[in-house]
Order: sequence, then C-alpha cells, then structure tokens
Amino acid sequence: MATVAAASNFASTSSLVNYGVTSGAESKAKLGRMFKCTTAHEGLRPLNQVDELRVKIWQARSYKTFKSRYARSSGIIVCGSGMNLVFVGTEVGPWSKTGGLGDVLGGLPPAMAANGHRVMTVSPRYDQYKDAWDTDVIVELKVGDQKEKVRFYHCYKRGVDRVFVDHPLFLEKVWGKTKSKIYGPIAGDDYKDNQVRFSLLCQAALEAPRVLNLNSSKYFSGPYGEDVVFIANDWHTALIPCYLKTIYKPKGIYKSARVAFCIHNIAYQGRFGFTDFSLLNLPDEFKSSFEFVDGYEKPVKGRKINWMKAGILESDKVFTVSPYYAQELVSGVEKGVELDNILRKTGITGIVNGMDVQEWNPLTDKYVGVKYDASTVTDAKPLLKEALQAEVGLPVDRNIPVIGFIGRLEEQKGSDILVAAIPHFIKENVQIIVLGTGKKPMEKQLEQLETIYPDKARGVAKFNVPLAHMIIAGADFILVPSRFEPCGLIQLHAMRYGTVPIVASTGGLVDTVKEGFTGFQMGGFNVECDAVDPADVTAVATTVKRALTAYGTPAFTEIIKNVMAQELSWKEPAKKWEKELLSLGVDGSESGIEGEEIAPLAKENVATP
Ligand SMILES: Nc1ncnc2c1ncn2[C@@H]1O[C@H](COP(=O)(O)OP(=O)(O)O[C@H]2O[C@H](CO)[C@@H](O)[C@H](O)[C@H]2O)[C@@H](O)[C@H]1O
Ligand SMILES: OC[C@H]1O[C@H](O[C@H]2[C@H](O)[C@@H](O)[C@@H](O[C@H]3[C@H](O)[C@@H](O)[C@@H](O)O[C@@H]3CO)O[C@@H]2CO)[C@H](O)[C@@H](O)[C@@H]1O
Repeated sequence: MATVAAASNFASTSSLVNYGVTSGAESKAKLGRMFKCTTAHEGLRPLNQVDELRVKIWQARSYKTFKSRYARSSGIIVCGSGMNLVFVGTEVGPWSKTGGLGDVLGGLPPAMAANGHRVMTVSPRYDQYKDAWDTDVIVELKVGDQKEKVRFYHCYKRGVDRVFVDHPLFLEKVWGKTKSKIYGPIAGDDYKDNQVRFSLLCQAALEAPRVLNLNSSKYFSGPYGEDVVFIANDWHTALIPCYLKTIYKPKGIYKSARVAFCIHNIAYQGRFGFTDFSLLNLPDEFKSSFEFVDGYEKPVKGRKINWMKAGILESDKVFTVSPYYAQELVSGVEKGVELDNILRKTGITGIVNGMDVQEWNPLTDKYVGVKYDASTVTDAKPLLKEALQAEVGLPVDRNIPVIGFIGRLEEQKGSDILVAAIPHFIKENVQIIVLGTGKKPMEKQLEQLETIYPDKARGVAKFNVPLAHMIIAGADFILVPSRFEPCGLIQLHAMRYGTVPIVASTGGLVDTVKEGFTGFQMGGFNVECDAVDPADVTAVATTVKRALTAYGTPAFTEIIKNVMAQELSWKEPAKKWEKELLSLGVDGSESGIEGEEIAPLAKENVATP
C-alpha cells in the first residue's frame, strides 16, 4: 500500500514527484520543484512564465481562481474548467479488450474530454504497447505482505491521458495474449493472484493523479492533483474507495475526491475466501463491507469476501450501464445476483452506453470493402454480404438473409440457446454466422455447426476483430439471445451499420431496441444458467421466423432507415455522466463547455497499438 512516507521517498529520485504529499502546505520552492519534474516526453524543463504564474496562483490555494486568471493573463483559451476524471479498469480498448468493458473505457473517456474535462484512464500494461512511453515515474506499493514497485507508462490520445501500470504481474502473465489472458490462462480459470494484481492496480490508480506530471495538451498541464473523481469499473477496482479512505483521507490528502463505482456486469463480483481479507491490507472495520455468505462451495464453502459488495458500499455513488438493468438489479435476488438488497439501500443509476462511432463507422471502416451510409446502404449491403459469405465459406448468394452473432461464450450470451434453436428455423431461407470465444464446450458447439449445417451455418471460435466488423456490416440481422445483458454494444454497432437486431428483452437491449421500429424483441429469458429452457428456444425460433418474414418488405426497409438515423455515440451518455459526476461535489468541479476548443483534440484518431 502506498504510504505518505513511501511517497515522500520518491522526491529523492529525480524522476519521482512529491506533489500533494504534504497537501495544502507546499512552499513556493516545493512547487517550483514540482513543475521541474520529469514529464513523460520532455525530460527536465525549466520553469517558464506560465509555470511562474501557476506557482503564484497555487500558492493562493485556489485552483479555480487559477484557471480563470490563467485564461485571462496568458491569453490562452482555457477549455472549460471542467472536472478531473480518472477512469480505472482492467480493460481499455483498443490496448486491452476481452469484451464490452474495454469498449467503454476506450470510448467514454474521449467523450468526456470532448466536453472540456481533463481525463485520465489507468489500466494495466499487459503488453509492450508501441505508442505508450515510459514516464520514468515509479511508486512503491504494498500488496499482501510484499512491497512492489510499479512504473507508469503513458500516451495521449483523443484528448485522454492513457496511463498504463507496469508490473510483472500484468506483463509477464499476459504478454502477447491480451485478448484472452487478462483474467486467467483460459476462460473460467482465473489467476490465483488476481486479488493481488487488482489491489496493485487500485493503489497505482490512486497515486497516478498525484505523481504524474503530465503536459499532454496545451489546455492542461502538471499533475491532476487531488480534486478528482475516480470512476471505478467492475469488481477489480472496488478497493479504490477503501484505500482512499484508509491511506489518503486520514492524512488530509484527496479531501474532496470522490469515487463513482460502475457495474458493467454483476455476474462477476470477485468472491473469495474470507481469510483473504488479510491480503488487502485494510483495517478490520472494512470487514463488514466485504463479508458475504452464499450457498456455493466455490472458491470456498460458506463465509467469503465480496469485492463488488464493498465497492458498492464504500463508493460515493453507484452506476450501471442502462436504466433497465438498474431496475433489474434491484428487482430481486436472481437478477441482482445476491447484491440486490445492498443496491436497494445504496441506490443505483443507469446510464445507457454509447458506442465508439470512430471505430464503428460504415463510411470509413478499414475492415469492410464497401463504405456506405444510410443513403447507400441498399446498394452496399448485398456486396458486403457476399464478401462475408465468401470469407466464412458459405454459399455466396445475396438473396439469402444472413443472421450474425458475436459475443463472449458464457451462459450470459445465450449461444447455447441459439445452438438449440437453430434446428427450428434453419430450414428457412437463411444462413447463420456465429463468432465468439470463451468456454471450451461452447466453442466446440460453434465449431460443429459447419459439419451439421454445411451450407447454412458457420461458427468461428476466435477473437477476430476484422471478422466482427465484416459480420456487423455484411449480415442482415444480428441476434442477441442474452439471458441477461447490462447494456450490450453489439446491437448498437449493428444498428449503425443498418443491421437489424433481434434481441432478448433484458437490460440495455430493452432500452436500445424498440420492437417493430428498430428491431425485434424476443421476450425475457430464464436467467438460470445451468440448462437451456425450451421456452427460450421457442422464443428464438419464432422471433427469427417473424424477422425473416419481414425481410425484404417495405417495413424492413423502414426499420433499416430507423436504426441508421439514431444518435448512438457517446455524446448524450457523456452529458448524463457529466451531470451525475458534478453532483458528487468535488472541489473546483464545473461543467465543461461543449468542446469547440478541446473537441478537435479529442476527436483525433486513435492509432491502434
Ligand atoms: N470473438 C470476438 N471477436 C471480436 N470481437 C469480439 C468477440 N467477442 C466479443 N467481441 C467484441 O466485444 C464487445 C462485446 O460487447 P458487449 O457489450 O456485448 O460486452 P460484454 O458482455 O463483454 O460486456 C459487459 O460490459 C459492457 C459494457 O458496459 C456491456 O455493454 C455488456 O452488457 C456487459 O455484459 C464488442 O465490441 C464485440 O465486437
Ligand atoms: O469485457 C468483458 C468482461 O470483462 C470482465 O469480466 C471478466 C471478469 O471480471 C473476470 O472475473 C473473469 O470472469 C471469470 C470469473 O471470475 C470466473 O469465476 C468464471 O465464472 O469465469 C469467468 C470468465 O472467465 O473474466 C471475465 C471476462 O471473461 C468484466 O468484469 C465484464 O463486465 C466484461 O463483460
């Protein structure tokens, strides 16, 4: 765990900064040293006029005043006072992604930056990302009974400081396999030391805003400081509010900082044996927030700790990724996965996800051969469909409606329900292409499709981004038969490409797909994951047949028009996030200005690492 003492030691190494360690009591000399620190790209630099001005203002201890004075006296346009936002997560696309968590940490932060906020993401350095540089800043943290040093790597893309935490627990385990080995050697089998790994991530994330002297843009420079909102994502980041309360706040550091905790999937909670509490280096008074008893024998029988439960209880506000999922989570033990009672107490706010309209843009998509928009979709689709059919080895025929599926192969996504439903609709004029990775038995089910239905179905058990784009563009329908779906991004991607969603009526699929207007609803499915419910199989088969009947009719053309006319980007969700995060009342927080000044920066392209 980082301590003030440990952090103070950093000052003895030229590359380490001591900003904030003696919060509120910095002398001019100290501040001067602070602004001379090594930055990611510049090396040591002397104080310039602007720094001198900043030092004076910081001495007056009003960062808010600083911002407006700085704007007036330097003649530089300051882009909204905004907030200092630090998103923390185990996946950040495109650098690391096994699914939708990576998409959100990739797409929401640039949207917040485009609104004039200063935005950082902190995630592990799983690979040697070619665009992220060593900041030469090292911090020492305590995990379990060991002291560990982590380094920070950094790059600045689309208006966001992307910070990567470097430690062998991440790089050595995952190197070269970021798409599949983030959480364990194979799906369903987690690394035994995940608690230590994610404790390290949480602690490093709490250090980053204080120790990294970032000068990435002309709008913001220096460390983020202490007036920040941490946005912790999923169970891996649940220790952030706990460490904030135990390590920093008692020392007067991060006095006004707040934590927003966002649930992307309540199915993964981070449940471990109760004795593992000692690994977390937290005082006993936190035990009750973690304590959890369930009826399962895994990973141990009976009394456990539950990271997500603590994240929910210790954070300042709890969020999830769609309003309907928020309702489902508090509806009862089944959909709230035994945390419904806790969430009813804390409350939970659902904000529907947006999608990355740069990566998923039919007009510019590098993975598809024909670029198109709503005015050319009718001409482009048949060509893209033929390319897709050829790619997977199905008979090439533009008159056959094609259904696609993309997803992690977990019970959540219902690929097993889909496989069971195929015999009930495959005799129709239809082809189906299924792409996914995950549990081995489910991967096997996919791979067998070609043998069983050689002219009709293909299953590809790979993590294949180009093929995902080809399916989204070339299929006529995208099928999302999820037992539960917090938000779902696949249906958003599909709609932007004029591909019509057929979805189970759950979570964000309810919020984003309107029956008969932007797609087809199948009704809610049984969330019991041990078996395939025959009623769900029937629902898939009958809705698919209903959708196939609509195919090629004027009503279908109308649906395509409707889906493509929607605003699905992060713009609207980012405004909602801004309103909610402002309400946390961190000192100096103000609305951003809808970014003409900073937006061009935020809109720069992300280079795929
Ligand atoms: N084999 C493969 N090859 C290439 N790409 C693949 C792939 N399998 C999946 N993907 C990609 O991974 C992403 C999956 O997005 P989802 O929203 O369905 O996510 P997921 O369930 O993982 O995330 C959770 O978090 C997100 C974000 O909050 C919620 O939307 C969601 O409901 C919740 O379950 C998509 O970008 C998809 O293209
Ligand atoms: O972006 C995709 C999802 O990534 C995260 O889910 C991972 C989860 O947090 C990990 O714990 C792990 O889940 C395994 C689980 O721990 C284990 O008990 C067993 O049930 O198998 C699970 C799958 O291997 O991996 C998940 C990714 O596969 C994130 O939390 C989700 O919100 C994202 O949807």
